[in-house]
Amino acid sequence: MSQPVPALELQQISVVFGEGARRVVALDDISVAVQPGELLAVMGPSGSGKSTLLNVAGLLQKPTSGEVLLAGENVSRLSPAAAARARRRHVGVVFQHYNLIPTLTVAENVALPLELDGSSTAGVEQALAEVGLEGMGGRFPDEISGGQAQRAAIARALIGPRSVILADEPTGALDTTTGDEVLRILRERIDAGAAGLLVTHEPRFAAWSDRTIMVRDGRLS
Ligand SMILES: Nc1ncnc2c1ncn2[C@@H]1O[C@H](COP(=O)(O)OP(=O)(O)OP(=O)(O)O)[C@@H](O)[C@H]1O
Repeated sequence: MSQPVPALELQQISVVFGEGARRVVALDDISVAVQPGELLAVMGPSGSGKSTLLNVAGLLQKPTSGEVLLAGENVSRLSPAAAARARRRHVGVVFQHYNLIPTLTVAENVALPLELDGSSTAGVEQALAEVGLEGMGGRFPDEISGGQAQRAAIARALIGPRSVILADEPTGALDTTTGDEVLRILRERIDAGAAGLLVTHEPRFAAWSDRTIMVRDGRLS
């Protein structure tokens, strides 16, 4: 039987910052694949390379060497504009501090990736309902709680055709109960067919994930 095509595949990724005495090998020959419906937890000490790995997967950082494949397509060598387009089509990113745009309503924030792509925004209400924010689309980010803001960020990350969600400490600014609720929603979206990479310091979130990888000094351990 043929192998399923991973939603996200990193092949032999290395990232080197700086030169000479300032040279830092942030990632050293890391390979990892995430299938649709799979949530992969990325753990490791501070400075081990977790955020760099997420940035490479999200096409926010070009690797020094190695390849990034989205749904089997090599996207490592795209121009910055083409990389931004590929990111908008395939990948959503959720950050610790939500990164909602304060001057836009919740619905406008969620619609933004679609608008940037010139796509219909008809699915926004549905996307908000799926994360338990029905009726809240007209509020501004400073009129909702942290947990609600993170749920809006998840809705924004997965609106449209995108199938890969990258989350960097998404519960870091939330209390335990609200953090669990956000993880539950993330898990639901993964179960619906998305693929996820979750950077976390919280060992208990390994239980929400299908697999955990440990990064140490830029290498998988
Ligand atoms: N833009 C940059 N320029 C130079 N060095 C960098 C840059 N970004 C990251 N680094 C270095 O690369 C290494 C990996 O950093 P990274 O942020 O990926 O670690 P991390 O595991 O996410 O850490 P934390 O858990 O503290 O967020 C660190 O040594 C860091 O100092």
